[in-house]
Order: sequence, then C-alpha cells, then structure tokens
Amino acid sequence: MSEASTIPGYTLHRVLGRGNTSLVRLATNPQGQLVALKLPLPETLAAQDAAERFGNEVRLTLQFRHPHLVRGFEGTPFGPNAFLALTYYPQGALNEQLARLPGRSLPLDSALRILADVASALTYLHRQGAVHQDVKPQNVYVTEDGRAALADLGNTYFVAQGGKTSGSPFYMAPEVYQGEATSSASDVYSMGVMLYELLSGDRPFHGTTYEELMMAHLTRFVPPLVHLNPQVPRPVARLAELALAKRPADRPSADQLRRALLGALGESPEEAVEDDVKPVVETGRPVGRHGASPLRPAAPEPAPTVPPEKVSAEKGGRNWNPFRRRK
Ligand SMILES: Nc1ncnc2c1ncn2[C@@H]1O[C@H](COP(=O)(O)OP(=O)(O)OP(=O)(O)O)[C@@H](O)[C@H]1O
Repeated sequence: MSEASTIPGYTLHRVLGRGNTSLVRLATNPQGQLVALKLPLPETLAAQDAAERFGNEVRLTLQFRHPHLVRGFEGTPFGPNAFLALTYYPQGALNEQLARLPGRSLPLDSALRILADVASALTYLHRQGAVHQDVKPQNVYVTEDGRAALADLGNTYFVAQGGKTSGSPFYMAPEVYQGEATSSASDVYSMGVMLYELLSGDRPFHGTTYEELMMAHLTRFVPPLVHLNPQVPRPVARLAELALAKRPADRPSADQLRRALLGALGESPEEAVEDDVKPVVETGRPVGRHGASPLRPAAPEPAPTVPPEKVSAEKGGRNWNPFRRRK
C-alpha cells in the first residue's frame, strides 16, 4: 500500500500519521463521513507476522464494541487492499497531545477521566477473555470533550486461544521482560505506568537502552504517587502503586482501577461496562488469509464523532531499538 493507493469508495485526504506498520490517512467514507483510514505499509504486507497482526487488528476492532475502544467502521484484513476505517480523532494520539502541553501534564480531572475510560475499556476486554498487550498513551485517543478510547488491537489475543507475547518496553511488565506469557495483570501493569505518567507528569521507569529499562522494571520501586503529586486522591495513588507490583498476583484488576478512578471523579463505579461482543457480518465472499471482502460490524454505525515514540516490538527482537522514533 503506497501513499497514492486508493480504497474503492473512499476519498483520501491528508496523512494523519505513520506507525511502524501502517500509514493513517484522513478520508471520506462511502457514507460521506470523515474517518481515519489505516493502510498497512508495503513492508507490513510483505512480512507474514506483520500482515497477520494487521489482519488481527482489523478483525478484533470490528468485533469488539465498547464506548472506550476506538470504533472500527469497516475493513479488509488481508491482501493488497487491506484497510481499516476508524473513528477520526482530530487531536491525534494522547502522547501527541501530551507533547503539546507545557510540562506534559494534564489537569488532574482530565487525567483521571482519561484513565477511568481506559480502565473501563480494559475491564471490558478482560471480561471477554482478551489481553490487549500494548496499553500506552500512543494507543489512546481523546475527543475534544475529554473522553478517551483505547486503540490498536493488533497484538490483542484471547487467553483461551493463546497468542504471541509482545509489549512496549517503557510499559512492559517484569514477567514479560522475563519471557513469561502476558495476562490481564500485565495490562494492569502497563496501565499503572500510564497512571504514574499522567498523574505525575513523568514515566516511573527510565533507561536509555532496552537492558537498562528491563533492570528498572525488574528491580526498582517507585516513590509513592502522592509524593510526586499530592493532589492525587489516595485510593487512586494506592492502586497505582499496586498496579506496578513486581508479581502479577499482587496487582489489582482493571475493574478495581476503574472503580477507584470513577470514585475519584465522584461518579458511580457502577457505570455500565458494555460487555457484549457483537458478531461480525461478512459482506461478500468469505474472508480468508488472502480474502479481499470488506468486513463490517453487525450493528448499524452512527456517524463517526469528530470527536514519543512508538515503541512496540515483538519480544525477543534483540536488534530492535526501543527508542527509535518512526513518526
Ligand atoms: N483514529 C485516528 N485518528 C486520528 N489520528 C490517528 C488515528 N489513528 C492513527 N492516527 C495517527 O496515525 C499515527 C499512526 O497510527 P498507529 O500508531 O495506529 O500506527 P501503527 O503502524 O498501527 O502503529 P504501530 O507502530 O504500533 O504498528 C498515530 O500516531 C496518529 O498520529
């Protein structure tokens, strides 16, 4: 897929961004709505692993439905015309928004709101038996009214089916560094890193190489969050620290994080977690490994609301540089 490529029915506009695997363009869909159109890069299509990850992202994004997961409208998982049409977020990803803020810090209520929304999306995924594997600000999108949605289901898998372990070094749990399988607790750890980052203005673990970062995650303990930001409500600070526990069994669940964050916002923790997975309806011949038929979600789609690096890598990729910026 080159920048000049077309997807039938879509009018392509400017490039919104480029990740390790995709080019994302603003586009008008056949219904006349503005969408973010994700197109795999040629090297993604050429490498089986990467192509399968893109296909996985298309399928799962269209399959899952939750107010705090970025919504997919239509897509083709494999082949030269592979694409995924998503809700367009004019402000870009959360890391891009943070980079524009003085001191990279959000007002407390905005940070709590974003974190509560992400915890809600994670609670939903975990209840479906899925693990996200790449929770980080680069994969969170926020609307103008401050509501957040978690994106990038390329590495997501169902625990019952098993999946390839992956993660992003700044956000990766100790057990993942040690070569163990990921679990919902590893997502909670990544969420803990994000809690620290958003509520203190800095990531809890630093390093200039993969090995330094690994040592930091495996051996260092973070200072209490209230020492870094005394405004953080204590129940949230306490759970953020527990989310960074070295042992997965010592971490809270995503739902406990969600409840604490909603409580801090003065809202009922009983806010609905939409936990139904709607079936995907195929609109043409079967979509196989090389199929070209677009997939659409079963439910009628509402109009899309206009509402630092990218460090994602397969584990074990020793030559991979966690600090390389591709976008
Ligand atoms: N829904 C969206 N709305 C607005 N901008 C988007 C959207 N999705 C992606 N972008 C932009 O495109 C960039 C690349 O997207 P993304 O990170 O999803 O690519 P990727 O290749 O799948 O990532 P990875 O590096 O994890 O493989 C983002 O950083 C962001 O700037």
